[in-house]
Amino acid sequence: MFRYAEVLVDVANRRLDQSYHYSIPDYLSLKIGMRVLVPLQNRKVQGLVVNVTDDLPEGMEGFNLKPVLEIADKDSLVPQDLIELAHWLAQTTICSVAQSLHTVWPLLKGKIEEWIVLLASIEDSDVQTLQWLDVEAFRALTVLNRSRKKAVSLKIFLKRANISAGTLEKLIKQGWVSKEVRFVTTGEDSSLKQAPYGGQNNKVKDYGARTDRTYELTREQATAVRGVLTALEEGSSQTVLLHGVTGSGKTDVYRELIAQVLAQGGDAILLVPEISLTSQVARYFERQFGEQVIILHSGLRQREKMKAWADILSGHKRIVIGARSAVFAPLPNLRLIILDEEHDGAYKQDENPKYHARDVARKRMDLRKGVVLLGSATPSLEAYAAAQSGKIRMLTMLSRIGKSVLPPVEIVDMRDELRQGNRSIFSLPLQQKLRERLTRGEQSMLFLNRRGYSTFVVCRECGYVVSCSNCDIALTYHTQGQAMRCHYCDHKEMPPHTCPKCGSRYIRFFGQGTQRVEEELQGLFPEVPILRLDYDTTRSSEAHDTILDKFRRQEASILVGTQMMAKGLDFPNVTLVGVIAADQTLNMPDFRARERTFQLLTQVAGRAGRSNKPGEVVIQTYSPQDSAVMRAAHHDFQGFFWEEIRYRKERKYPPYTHIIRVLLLHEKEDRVIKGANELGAFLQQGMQEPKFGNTELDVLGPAPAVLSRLRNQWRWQISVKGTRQDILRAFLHQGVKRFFKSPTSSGIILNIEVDPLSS
Ligand SMILES: Nc1ncnc2c1ncn2[C@@H]1O[C@H](COP(=O)(O)OP(=O)(O)OP(=O)(O)O)[C@@H](O)[C@H]1O
Ligand SMILES: [Zn+2]
Ligand SMILES: [Zn+2]
Repeated sequence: MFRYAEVLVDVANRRLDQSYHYSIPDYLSLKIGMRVLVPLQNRKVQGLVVNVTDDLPEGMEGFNLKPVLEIADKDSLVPQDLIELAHWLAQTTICSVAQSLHTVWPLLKGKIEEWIVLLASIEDSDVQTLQWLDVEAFRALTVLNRSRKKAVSLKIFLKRANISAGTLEKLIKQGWVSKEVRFVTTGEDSSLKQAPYGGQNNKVKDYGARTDRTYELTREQATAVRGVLTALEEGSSQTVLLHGVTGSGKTDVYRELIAQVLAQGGDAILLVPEISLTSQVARYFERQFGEQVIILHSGLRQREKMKAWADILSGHKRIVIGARSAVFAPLPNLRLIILDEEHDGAYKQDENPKYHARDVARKRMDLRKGVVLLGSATPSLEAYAAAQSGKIRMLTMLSRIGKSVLPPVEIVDMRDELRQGNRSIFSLPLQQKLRERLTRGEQSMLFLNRRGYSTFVVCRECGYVVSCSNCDIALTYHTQGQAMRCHYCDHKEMPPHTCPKCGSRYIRFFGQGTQRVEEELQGLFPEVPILRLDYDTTRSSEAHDTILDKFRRQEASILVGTQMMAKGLDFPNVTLVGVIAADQTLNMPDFRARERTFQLLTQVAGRAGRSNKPGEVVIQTYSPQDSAVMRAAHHDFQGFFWEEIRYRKERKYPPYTHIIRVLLLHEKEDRVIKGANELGAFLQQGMQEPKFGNTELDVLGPAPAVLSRLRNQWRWQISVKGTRQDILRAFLHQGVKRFFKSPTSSGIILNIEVDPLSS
């Protein structure tokens, strides 16, 4: 029996978010991962046991510790490796351990309550005994007897039975009832709201899927499978990158691998970037693995989650398919975590803890000596660079399945269209190709990026985009103040009246919506059925699948959508893909804009011509010469990679540096600006210190954030760049600490993000 417990208390107050030591009374058999009730500053709070020891840490010997009061679980709730993971997560994402724990183990939300349980069976008790009770006590017992599990919380019991504390004591003493501590999960209320997608359950549904698989793996696929199996057999934790072009059959590589892992007694997680994709993928896997498959994502109700956790822990479910948060699934024999479309930004969580599923997967497999498989047709620069430098293994699949080939891509220069008098959203070549599809009875997809909520300034005649002279990032136009701003360094300029390059007066503030595209398209083809897939049309649960199923059944000829439709979809009758404006992604105020553009264009183009009918792609743009656009049009990932990696090196952007971004929020603009300036000054001063003086650090900003005002709060940001993450973190910690001691900081919310994916 251990003598001391380290307990992470679960309180909202961040200052108390830490672990405390308590003594363990003899009568409690405590284990790591159990929930307990402990005293803290004259309160009883709940917490999780994160460690048990015989000795106290140095400096604490001889302390007179308070004892743990109660245990809420019969056994460890949270496995030890997941507790370790939570600590790691808190440290690397700079957030509280409590917050991390809730992420790793989302069932902790709840409270410990005292409950009253009926011990005797009222039915069996003879009348004599019952008569002996007074009216008050008798009523109380009937209330308990009627409750379904013959138990209610103390609070409710006292209210419903309307009895005095004295009577309750009497009932306990006479052995009718007992008091016990229970953990009650909260969140049931929120379950009444509709979860975004398929939240009503996580069973795999059949939407009339395509015919069953009757094929063998191709040679490329088989080689890839063997490569990953070798990594698994080596028994050391490893990351493997599977670079396979769109339509090369990566899904079947995953399927085969999972079959092998299961056969060896292991469990697997398959992550897809968005919740909306889970049911499609799960459907495919359930055909082979049946009941062993379970879908997990944050949209599930608390009750569904609890059931899922129980099924996973008991070994009934061995394949977890889900979005980002499924990376924490507590599979007992986890051997393999697959991230499909690993380059996708959705793997990074926007809220605290701001983790990237790729990093979590790697850490989990480090702890378990398993394999992380990253799959993509357009790997992230980070992953591909790691593969190039030999840090991780890489497997490639260069050809599409069967006779299908990567579709030819035509780049249409929208400046020419203007010159020819075409002011429509659709270029003449695109209109022509759409018409061809309609006569042939084939389908088309039109893609528009909505991610770029910012407005950039472009010359419609020569395509010139105004960008920051310091940062080489497109300037963003703000209606407020009518100026253009850089979101990295806060360089400010008024938008030009004429193009600085060609003198044209066709200067335009860019930004279009899917709805407008749909309307104009309908005007062009009045009789043609069109579907739209974007945030607005998929807000209701299931709408996403419904739209895609309609399209699959060919009830519409054209699908207009945002990046939602860029990933993973496999429609054999789609032979034309049109990109309305590549510029939207290209000119996002973000150093990753080119990478995003390349990925998106390649992925979108990859939706065309996936079966025996050849496909075609049209990319409309004002920057036809841009290398990201041209490389995507030529399906040239390698060329793009080497060019981009050189650029990142020159400009000192990731993966050559790390960036930590601090977002400052306040309701009043002047307060947030003042705060940002002061934090900026503290950071600048910090750079003078000997300990940081000769390390390569850059403080960028303060500058207004891309979304300079959100939910009634003004947002400013400061970014710090540096080559070593540990130094960067220490540097920032010191600055933030000083900042919080200053009165300027009062009321300001800091939002810190390590290696943000977007600005
Ligand atoms: N060995 C095979 N023989 C015949 N068809 C196959 C084979 N493997 C996969 N397919 C089929 O090829 C199509 C493309 O496969 P899949 O969707 O897995 O590609 P992918 O590499 O994931 O593409 P993307 O990156 O675009 O999502 C699917 O319809 C799949 O059923
Ligand atoms: Zn111009
Ligand atoms: Zn700048």
